[in-house]
Amino acid sequence: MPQSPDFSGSSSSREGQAVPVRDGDGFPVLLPALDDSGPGRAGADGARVEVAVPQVPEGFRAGFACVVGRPNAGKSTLTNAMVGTKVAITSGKPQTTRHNVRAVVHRADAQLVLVDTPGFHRPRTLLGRRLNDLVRTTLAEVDVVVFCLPANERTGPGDRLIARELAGLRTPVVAAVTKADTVSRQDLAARLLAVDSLGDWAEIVPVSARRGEQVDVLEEVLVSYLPASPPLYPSSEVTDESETTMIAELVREAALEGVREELPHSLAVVVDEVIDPERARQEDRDPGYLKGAGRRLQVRVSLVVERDSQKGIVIGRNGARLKEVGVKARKGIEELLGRKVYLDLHVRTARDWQSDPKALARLGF
Ligand SMILES: Nc1nc2c(ncn2[C@@H]2O[C@H](COP(=O)(O)OP(=O)(O)OP(=O)(O)O)[C@@H](O)[C@H]2O)c(=O)[nH]1
Repeated sequence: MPQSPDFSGSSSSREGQAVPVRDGDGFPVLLPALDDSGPGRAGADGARVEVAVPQVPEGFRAGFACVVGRPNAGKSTLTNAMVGTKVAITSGKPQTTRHNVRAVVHRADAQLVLVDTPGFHRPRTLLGRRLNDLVRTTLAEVDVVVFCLPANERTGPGDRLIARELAGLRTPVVAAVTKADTVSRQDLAARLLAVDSLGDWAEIVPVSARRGEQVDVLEEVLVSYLPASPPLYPSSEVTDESETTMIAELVREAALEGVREELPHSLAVVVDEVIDPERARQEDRDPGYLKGAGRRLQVRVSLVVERDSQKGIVIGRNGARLKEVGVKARKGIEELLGRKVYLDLHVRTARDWQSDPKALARLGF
């Protein structure tokens, strides 16, 4: 990989690469939390919606990566730069069975799922030790780890603590020397050597997320450590955040009409994805999966209630209420976006989501 022929000096061997936790079929255990194929699933027209299996290009890779590094190391900026406009997840963050998914990088040949982890800390309490155990578990389960070290700062105790932890992993670790734009070439070379001596990295890639330099190279390196696998998430697009919020509000309003008393605060609405089939076709991507949507914008929305009994209220007899909600909300959304929309509503239960911090985070609260 020609990311930094002058300086990298590290091996790109994949030996010792950890085998991530997979299910019986060898795929990462994955639970798209906002998918429900139960009785609450209906298209806006009340019809059951079939999911078409997308064609997977040969050689496609998909898997998980985790970005670590001490505070201020440039993790968020780097994540955002990699994801760029390719981010597919806004409010309705899906979840693997174990980890919070922060973002998904969609490429024609791969899908890189970036998962969140709390940072390592010097453990002072039992909680601190348990948190560190949690981080270790996450790092052992992903396919590749990205360790961010800023180019403009010396290696500090925080970096050494993380490096020691990473040394015990079988997962390949790619060291990203971040903020490369802040130093001269000479200083960058010195910093790369220092980082090289800090541990046994699979590769070292200098990168400037701010200038977008070498971000594609880093991405390429990370993808090379992912296993052959079909995509883990449908490719999709995001509308602008405020539009997504307005779509959710329109659906929520329609869903609460007439049943406000019964469902005062127990209804959360999440826009899972918005797919423009025309644009997807132009960009040679999977043009969505909703049969019957034609050229319409596909908007997939989850209505989340706290108890199964509330599901019935939202769906109504034979899905009649949900159909009304769909028709009404769709009209509003079409007005808002100025185009025809295929609205796909799902109703699901997230027990006591109001008092579960994780559920709240997933629902964007
Ligand atoms: N010049 C320059 N600055 C950068 C670059 N990447 C990040 N920064 C800056 O470095 C600071 C920290 O970046 P973050 O991405 O927030 O770092 P982080 O590791 O996510 O920080 P925590 O959330 O504290 O863990 C911010 O002020 C960024 O603007 C870069 O490539 N070049």
